[in-house]
Amino acid sequence: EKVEITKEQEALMKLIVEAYNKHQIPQDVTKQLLQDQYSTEENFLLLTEIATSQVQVLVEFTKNIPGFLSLDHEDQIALLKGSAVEAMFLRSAQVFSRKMPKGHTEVLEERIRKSGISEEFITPLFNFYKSVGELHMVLEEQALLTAITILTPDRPYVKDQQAVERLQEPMVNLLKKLCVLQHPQEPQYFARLLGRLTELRTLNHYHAEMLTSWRVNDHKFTPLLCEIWDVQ
Ligand SMILES: CC(C)c1onc(-c2c(Cl)cccc2Cl)c1COc1ccc(-c2ccc3[nH]c(C(=O)O)cc3c2)cc1
Repeated sequence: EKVEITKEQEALMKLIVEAYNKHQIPQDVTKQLLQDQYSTEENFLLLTEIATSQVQVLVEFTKNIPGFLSLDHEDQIALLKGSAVEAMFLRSAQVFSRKMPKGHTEVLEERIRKSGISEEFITPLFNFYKSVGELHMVLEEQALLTAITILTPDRPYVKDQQAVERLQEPMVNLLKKLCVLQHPQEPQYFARLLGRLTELRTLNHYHAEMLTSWRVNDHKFTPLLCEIWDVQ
């Protein structure tokens, strides 16, 4: 039967995309990617600055997700802490697939490869970027997938999981419809998108190891990253 986006789904879509577009990392931060120092130290410091800016952007985006601010406050924090790394993997992956400003993609790759991350994490990291790139997600799909990732009910320490499910479910239903409408020739496209969310979970594990290896080499993070990642 014909797939139809309802008026209220249209309104939800508009809110999520507006929030996603409104909250971008400031140009003066990402432009630093093009500066010429490429030492491991310089790369780590720059990525730390971008990640810190990305967390701030993420918090603002999350606050604009309909219903999020009416969740239990401790659950709001638990959702943000539990999804920050995955949301940043998604966002940085979109840089690689959406061909950001001229040259940013290449230098971002270069800086990530040479920032003190051990080889064993570089491979799964760039495999993920490649698999996201191959999906050629449209902006609406990227925004919805990020909101769905944030609204994952079974994050650690979430008390009222049902309340989170009630917010996530309409987003998942909307994304499913969008996929059918945007990729009619590919019925399994929606399943492939959700498959990325599973891959994201495994990257959480790798990231925890990355943080430990950076710390043993005495790499400093910003207070915001320490708080959201429970380090130092
Ligand atoms: C603290 C730092 C070193 C860090 O630790 N883990 C990661 C880390 C790593 Cl490598 C990989 C994945 C996730 C994390 Cl969370 C990082 C660096 O994290 C980010 C790197 C880049 C971006 C990002 C997001 C949007 C962007 N737009 C543009 C643009 O040019 O417009 C550039 C850009 C960069 C976000 C997080």
